[in-house]
Amino acid sequence: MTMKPIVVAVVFDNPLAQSFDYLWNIEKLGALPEIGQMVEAPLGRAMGVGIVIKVSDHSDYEINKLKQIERLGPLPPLDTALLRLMNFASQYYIHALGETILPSIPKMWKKPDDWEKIPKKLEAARRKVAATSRAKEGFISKEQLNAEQKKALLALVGNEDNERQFRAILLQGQTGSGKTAVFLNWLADVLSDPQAQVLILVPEINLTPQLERRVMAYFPDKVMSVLHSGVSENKRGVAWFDAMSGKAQIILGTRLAALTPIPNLRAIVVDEEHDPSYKQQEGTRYSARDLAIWRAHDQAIPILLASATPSLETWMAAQSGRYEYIRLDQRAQGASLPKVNLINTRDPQHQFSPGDVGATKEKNVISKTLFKAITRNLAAKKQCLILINRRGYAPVLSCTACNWLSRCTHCTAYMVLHKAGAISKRSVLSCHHCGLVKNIPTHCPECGNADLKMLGQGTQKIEDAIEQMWPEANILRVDTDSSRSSKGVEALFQEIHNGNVDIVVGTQMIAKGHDYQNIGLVAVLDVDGRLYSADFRAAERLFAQLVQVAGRAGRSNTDGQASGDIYIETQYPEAAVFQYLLQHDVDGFLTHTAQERGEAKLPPYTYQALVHAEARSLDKAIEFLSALKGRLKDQGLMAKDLKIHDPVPKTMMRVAGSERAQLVIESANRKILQKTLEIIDQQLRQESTGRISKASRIRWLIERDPIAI
Ligand SMILES: Nc1ncnc2c1ncn2[C@@H]1O[C@H](COP(=O)(O)OP(=O)(O)OP(=O)(O)O)[C@@H](O)[C@H]1O
Ligand SMILES: [Zn+2]
Repeated sequence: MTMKPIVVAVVFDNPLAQSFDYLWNIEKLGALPEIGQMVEAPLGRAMGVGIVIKVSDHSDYEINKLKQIERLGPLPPLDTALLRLMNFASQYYIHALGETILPSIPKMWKKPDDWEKIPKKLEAARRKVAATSRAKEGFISKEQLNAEQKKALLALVGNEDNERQFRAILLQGQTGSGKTAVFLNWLADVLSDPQAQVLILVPEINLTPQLERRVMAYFPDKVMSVLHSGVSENKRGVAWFDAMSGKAQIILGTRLAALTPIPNLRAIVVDEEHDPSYKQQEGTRYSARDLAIWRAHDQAIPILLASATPSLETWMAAQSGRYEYIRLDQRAQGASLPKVNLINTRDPQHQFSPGDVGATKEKNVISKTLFKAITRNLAAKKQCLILINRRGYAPVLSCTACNWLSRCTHCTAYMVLHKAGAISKRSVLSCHHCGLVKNIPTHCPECGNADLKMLGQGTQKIEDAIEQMWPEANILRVDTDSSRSSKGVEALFQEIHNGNVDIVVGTQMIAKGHDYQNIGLVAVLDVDGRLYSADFRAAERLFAQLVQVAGRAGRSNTDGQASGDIYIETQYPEAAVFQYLLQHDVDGFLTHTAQERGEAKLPPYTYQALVHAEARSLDKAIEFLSALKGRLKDQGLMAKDLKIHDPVPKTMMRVAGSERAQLVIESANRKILQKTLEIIDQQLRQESTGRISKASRIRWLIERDPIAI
């Protein structure tokens, strides 16, 4: 009797929808195959690292022509719950299974040449970890929680009935209301089971060190895995392995951590759940928050979504009772919310006149009203935070004679002027989209005129102006440029916390999550561009950001003083965003936004997807999408529940030399949308190599639930 062959199906990190069959030789490999096992196998002319997704005794191909699995990876198999999540992500986001799973595994595990060295690496990493200190930073015990927090905790903590059930809970709390203290106490309860593991997601790398320290203060004896792109490859490899092997009880990270294998997962927290950084913008374009919710549902565990400004989707789910709803309406340290001041920049009373105290030669960099407010705040020994969402000195250089503008030759964007010391030792023009850097021309490249003018303002220019206005003040600029050139962004934040800085000028990096204790004034400059943007989510985002940044002011109430101010310079103080902000009325703003979306039939009242097309020329990309739309129409797919818009150029039409268009597909019915996307994917794949069409060389991609249209 001949033995039946063992055939395994393996997926690799490539856009091919199908898997590959291999023979499994038990003698050679020394083990039985398991689903989720990492293997090395011949792929084309080279070797590839893949994951076994199926084990059987037959193949659709000729068995004796199948190649053999070469080697086993030094990892236990990925657990079945994780594989279910990967399968879901791959289907929902229309991305091949292999290119969904493999990028989520740290590189350290995907280099077969190094597989033998792995045990040594793990050992070395263990020796290092022991040395970290564990301060009691920000520990608030159950007993120290205020009444409102205690009530929230009580509502969160599971009972015998719902402990092993899916629960989605929105914790909506004012900035500084002590949400973190509530959810860490909740997790302490979950983690009293020494087997249990919990996952905490944060939107930004910058916020992890602070939360990391706070988590450590709560759980000094537990192993924590920190996973984000700022952690070195080897460290991340070890942390990921600790999560997978159940050793780490706390897994803390940014969106990529949502795909970590966590066999004993018992609870998930998504902090600042509204944050757009949870959406992955390349590869499998998943939303880490949405995947986390799916995962909680699949594993029958609770998930807590925390925010001061919940996303409309989450807020509506809580309003309708689909999610549990817990609120914190007071600030934890007794302070009230900062006062909102709108400065109408069209009103001359706010502007400097020549000869005014504080007037600089650069007119109107900031208004006179703001100048006075900052002066008062400095005199009161409080710190100021100035938010301007643009790094560099000036967003564009122009010629006063012929109107030449510093356009990037590869992108639909202007090259930004950076003064010396920002991204280079010299002053340069730089494109923030493709990275092109050029010398600053001394004469206009078009007409030769020597009188070139800088238009607009960025962080560097504000920093300059502030230095002139308050020569005695310590000023710190925080943006991606300054965080790269100094000791890293953590050191910059530490300077602020230590009180060594009087005025901070920064981009949105400074706006979020940080628990500063001595900010008396927050100023927001140049927001108007974001009020009337083509993106229907722009107002929602701006509102969330303003609430967040306002929330950095007046957090502690040690001196019994009023709790800080936020000043916003705008030409449109009457805009809804500002009017609701004036009242700190998050629910009012969301109600208003929900109504607008409902009327316009936009998400969350409908579901959207995009087909992206990228080509050498825009015409070709549009043509490709038009043909696709035509075909769908001919096939009778444009049912009454499905809307396929006409293809349009993207807002950023040209990036790094390619031109880009998109097709928006919409339906109020998720299933119909999903079905349609699957059909599109199948059809496009038939005529493509990977995701590049054979005939026209168009690169295409399907994106589900886009967050920018
Ligand atoms: N019960 C409490 N008593 C005293 N201080 C508290 C209490 N709870 C929280 N705090 C402190 O109040 C500050 C704000 O708390 P926390 O950071 O948890 O708020 P948050 O709601 O997460 O804030 P944000 O959304 O603004 O980031 C922290 O410094 C925290 O240590
Ligand atoms: Zn460019």
